[in-house]
Amino acid sequence: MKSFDYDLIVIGGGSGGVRAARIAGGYGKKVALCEADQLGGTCVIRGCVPKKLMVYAASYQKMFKAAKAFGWDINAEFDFRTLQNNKDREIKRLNTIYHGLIDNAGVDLFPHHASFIDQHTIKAGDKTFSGEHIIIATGGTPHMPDIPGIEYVINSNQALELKALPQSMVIYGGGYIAVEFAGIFNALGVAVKLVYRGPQLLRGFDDQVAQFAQQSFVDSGIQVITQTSISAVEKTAREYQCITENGDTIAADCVFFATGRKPNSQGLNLDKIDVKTQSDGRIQVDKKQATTVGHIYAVGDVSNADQLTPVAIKEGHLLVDRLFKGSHRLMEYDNIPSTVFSMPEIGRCGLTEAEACEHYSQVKCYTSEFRAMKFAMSEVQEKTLMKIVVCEDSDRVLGIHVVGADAGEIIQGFAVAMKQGLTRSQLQKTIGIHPTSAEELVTL
Ligand SMILES: Cc1cc2nc3c(=O)[nH]c(=O)nc-3n(C[C@H](O)[C@H](O)[C@H](O)COP(=O)(O)OP(=O)(O)OC[C@H]3O[C@@H](n4cnc5c(N)ncnc54)[C@H](O)[C@@H]3O)c2cc1C
Ligand SMILES: NC(=O)c1ccc[n+]([C@@H]2O[C@H](COP(=O)([O-])OP(=O)(O)OC[C@H]3O[C@@H](n4cnc5c(N)ncnc54)[C@H](O)[C@@H]3O)[C@@H](O)[C@H]2O)c1
Repeated sequence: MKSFDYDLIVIGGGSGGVRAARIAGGYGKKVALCEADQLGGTCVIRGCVPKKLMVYAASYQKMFKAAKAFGWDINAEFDFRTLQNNKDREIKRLNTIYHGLIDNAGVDLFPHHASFIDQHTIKAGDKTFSGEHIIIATGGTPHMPDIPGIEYVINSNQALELKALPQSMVIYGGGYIAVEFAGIFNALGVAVKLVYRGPQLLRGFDDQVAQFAQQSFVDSGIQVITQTSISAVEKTAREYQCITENGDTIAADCVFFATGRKPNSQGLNLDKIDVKTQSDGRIQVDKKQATTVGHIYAVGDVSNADQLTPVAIKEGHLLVDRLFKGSHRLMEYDNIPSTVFSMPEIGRCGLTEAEACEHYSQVKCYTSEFRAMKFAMSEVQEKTLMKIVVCEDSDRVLGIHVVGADAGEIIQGFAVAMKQGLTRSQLQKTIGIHPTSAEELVTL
């Protein structure tokens, strides 16, 4: 039998790659992990974690505003540098923890860009080594449209590393990153213009939810400009000017494009080893995460439509369990919950109303709009929306959607129930916790 230097080589030390490498190492396997940048990947270094720290920073603005009605007289000053310094320190701390996890699992770390020499051999820096199994977990990077002046535009990586807050910012895009950062910068005092090419932000979300959220963003002070495409960016002595398709200009001190992400499938020599990619660059995998070459696998954003950290982690973990522990469990993609950490947050699990109507004949929706008690006495006008999508025939809850404070925390618990086949009558049998916002979901 052919022998290899490693039982498993993992390319990419982000959410999926680190989980796969350290679990395989923990099973006593000989594992190599190649990481071109910093261990932790997008989520820890330039994604979920620094973003959420900024969301927390920004959320104080609303709380200070609401505090007045509760008797607090606060003269709050915000120092962006303190936030950025503390955030960077926290990311460094997490990066060190990731190194510890890898060391403790006995994984050999190669801190270099890796590429395939052949179907079993990897080159990382000046080292070449072979593996019986290889996992590609190289994630993705921001996609920037090829338009004149794109060199003046920042992406999410740079938005997280700003040294000072601009006075005004154009954010282009209508997805997760665009609305999250619009909320952050707006609350921190930047005049935000959120520009989107389509008619309605948050395409793919429930229509009612997306409309409600968009109105909330407008109410919070964000200028939302829809049906507008930016075709060029120009620099003047004082600012940047976004030129729209109609020839109008939208000016700001900073222009930030959040126009999606592209998979890191380039530069790996995949075409030379017969690993196939789709037209959008994503690596083609089957339900066992296998690529078109049986012993080479791909997990996470490089192969996935659901670009979420817990999805990458679960895919990596289940794959290693199948490879080295005799497990047969496959990744399940139904009822994956997610939350947009905009202001207010948007939590979702399951189907939108439109998706439900496509698949079921008897769909009924139960909704409630109210002002959370937290803000009731204050000048904060933010409203909450709760929506349940139900199949009338079976009584099954097909979707739950929440727009409002703590939507992510609320949806996580309901996602457990939805995974178990939650019905509306089970919701109705459940006693609420009063006074909370979440109790609305069991009284609708
Ligand atoms: C701004 C932002 C906010 C986000 N917020 C959330 C959130 O709140 N919740 C959530 O669930 N998801 C969020 N995401 C998405 C989440 O970060 C990704 O889904 C997740 O990180 C994907 O993990 P991964 O392992 O596939 O790839 P990554 O975490 O991207 O890791 C890939 C790693 O591979 C390395 N690499 C690439 N090519 C090579 C090579 N050839 N050789 C060696 N190393 C290589 C890269 O340097 C990187 O470290 C966010 C993303 C962004 C950009
Ligand atoms: N809270 C979270 O869980 C979270 C947060 C951030 C990102 N993410 C993940 O990362 C992924 C990437 O985030 P994103 O916001 O960059 O992508 P996205 O797909 O959510 O949104 C991209 C936006 O850019 C627009 N767009 C794409 N190409 C364009 C072009 N050429 N010109 C103009 N507009 C264009 C799209 O219409 C869309 O509105 C998300 O889909 C999500 O899976 C998750």
